[in-house]
Amino acid sequence: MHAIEAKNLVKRYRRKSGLVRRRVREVLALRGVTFTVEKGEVFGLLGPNGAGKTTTVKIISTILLPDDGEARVMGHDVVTEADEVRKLIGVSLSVERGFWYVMSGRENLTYFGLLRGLRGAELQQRIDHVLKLVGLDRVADKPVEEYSLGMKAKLALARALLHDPEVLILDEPTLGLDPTAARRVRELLVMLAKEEGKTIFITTHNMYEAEIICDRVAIIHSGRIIAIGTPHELKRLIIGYVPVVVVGWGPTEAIEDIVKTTGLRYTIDARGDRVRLRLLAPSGEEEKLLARLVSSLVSRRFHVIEARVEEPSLEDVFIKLVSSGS
Ligand SMILES: Nc1ncnc2c1ncn2[C@@H]1O[C@H](COP(=O)(O)OP(=O)(O)OP(=O)(O)O)[C@@H](O)[C@H]1O
Repeated sequence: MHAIEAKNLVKRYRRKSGLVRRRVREVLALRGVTFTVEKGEVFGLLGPNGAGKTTTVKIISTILLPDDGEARVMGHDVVTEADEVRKLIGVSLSVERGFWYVMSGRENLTYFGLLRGLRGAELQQRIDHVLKLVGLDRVADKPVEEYSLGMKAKLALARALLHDPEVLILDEPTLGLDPTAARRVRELLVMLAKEEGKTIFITTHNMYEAEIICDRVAIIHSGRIIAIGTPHELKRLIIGYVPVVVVGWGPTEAIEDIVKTTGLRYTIDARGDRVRLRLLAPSGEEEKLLARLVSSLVSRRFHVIEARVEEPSLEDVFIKLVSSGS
């Protein structure tokens, strides 16, 4: 039996628009999503904004009904056996929402524990255990409004763990955290899987995160799973290619014009006034290509700040599978 099994999940949203003439537009958020997660595994659903990650999480957490397909947690159907599924899962959809800010971490956990049906000594024991597990025992009596985002992320994990669920389902568990807090949360997740035997399903748009903590990763794009495997297996999809990166500022069109002539796969991200190009060069040609790119870009008044050859990562798998170029 799989810990989680999703088969051909389809989900449509209806979106209303127009003030005078009301129109209803349909968004196909999931177009037949299929995957399995094994017991004790850290499994990552990786994809860009709007790919369908949260929708998938909500369906397997029994929060949202699928329009088609089916999903099971520990063999129980998320639609027809939702109560059973809820006993088996600990869910966190946001690292900071849903807490009572004037109450302490401990009081919040007491409140959520009571809602879960835990009582008395058993509840106190569970609270002490999860606070220690996530490393919040020393600040447990401080009001949550005094917690950093990293501490709230740990409290969200503690809340999800209260009833000792077999499966943890976490939507973007490190979103917005600084690198140190994010690292601490990632270490916690790996510890929960390896030492406590939990099955952990996370969504992330952070390729680095998926690569370092997940046993297996599914890449989702426009509501479809486009690749699935261990990070190592996925990286085999880009054997023969080496990523080169150019960062700078100047007209994005200049980069686009030049890069298109190479016929290679690439992505261009513009953040603030900085532009970052990542391009998959055939191995052996990366240095020559990088030198050629830099000189063409400089001649088009693009100011190059950094240019380097990098180690292949899951980002390159993503570029290979969904980006422009050939
Ligand atoms: N309640 C809703 N009503 C209408 N459309 C929605 C709703 N929720 C999500 N969508 C749309 O469904 C698609 C998938 O959204 P979803 O939130 O599952 O993606 P995501 O991968 O979690 O993205 P993000 O990282 O931005 O949260 C997107 O096009 C989104 O705009």
